[in-house]
Amino acid sequence: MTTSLPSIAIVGAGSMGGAILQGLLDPSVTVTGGIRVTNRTAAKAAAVRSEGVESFALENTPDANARAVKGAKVVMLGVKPHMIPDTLAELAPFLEADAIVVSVAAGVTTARMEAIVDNVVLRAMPNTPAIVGKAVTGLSAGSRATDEDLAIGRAVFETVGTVVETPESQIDALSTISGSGPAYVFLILEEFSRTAVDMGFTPEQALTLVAGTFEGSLALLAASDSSPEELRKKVTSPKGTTERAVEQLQAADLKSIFDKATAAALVRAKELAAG
Ligand SMILES: NC(=O)C1=CN([C@@H]2O[C@H](COP(=O)(O)OP(=O)(O)OC[C@H]3O[C@@H](n4cnc5c(N)ncnc54)[C@H](OP(=O)(O)O)[C@@H]3O)[C@@H](O)[C@H]2O)C=CC1
Ligand SMILES: O=C(O)[C@@H]1CCC=N1
Repeated sequence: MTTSLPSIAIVGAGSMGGAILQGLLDPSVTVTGGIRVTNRTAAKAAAVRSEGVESFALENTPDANARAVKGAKVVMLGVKPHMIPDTLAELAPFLEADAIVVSVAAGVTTARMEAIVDNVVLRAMPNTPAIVGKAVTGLSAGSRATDEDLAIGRAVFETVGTVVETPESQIDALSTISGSGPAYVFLILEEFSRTAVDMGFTPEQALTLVAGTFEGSLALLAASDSSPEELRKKVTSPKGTTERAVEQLQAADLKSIFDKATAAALVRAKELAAG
């Protein structure tokens, strides 16, 4: 499948903005009018410069952000949440009237951004598997966005994976699941691997066992019509070994641990929204 996108500027092409940039550079994607990206430091700008990407650093091009957004139909904000209001205010005089502003920042609401610019604003919450084209991205429309604007936003994020459209009232919640989620997964991999090492496996063997088990289980889930619960039960032979292990895991009340973790992330999103 090929994707055609209009000109794009990424203001703040760090971990997340840089991952989306990788998606835009896929041979199946054509960006008419070019891609311009900015960062603060020259080192970061150099790291994301490639054929078809004009990459500016504020360090040596003070008007980099203004130059990047001129002529851009999509302006993605990839800076830290606390920087969004000032960055947007700085960009406001240079944005094209029909530019769609898409923020990936945690917490910062479209209402807050719409108070700074007259443009259409969208909010997106991708995750780092974008780097390998396997992101899950939440996407929400601001009050001025049409279905066509949302479709453009969707097309941008589909270059790096799957898009889930959601009302903005749900996007902070989505962030606590899939935005932060890769960190939870890696933490589980870390701790489970430490257990394998304590049982005598080398760190390399431990990671092969643990990561391979995750990968295989997810592939099995994708290939089957069964739910995670049904697949778990197929591993858990009555009176067998797994049953004993799962009893221990259930005693730790994993659900309540995930409830607490996501609730804490949600509180932080509200703090970021308040500025
Ligand atoms: N990391 C993640 O998993 C996710 C992050 N997000 C959101 O993405 C945003 C960025 O996070 P992340 O990518 O992790 O952070 P990074 O620090 O990796 O990226 C931020 C980038 O912004 C650049 N920058 C700083 N100031 C300016 C400026 N004034 N103009 C242009 N560029 C600037 C930085 O450049 P330099 O390094 O040269 O200073 C840096 O490359 C956040 O708002 C976060 O909420 C959303 C989903 C997931
Ligand atoms: O931790 C953060 O604030 C960002 C948003 C979701 C993932 N990383």
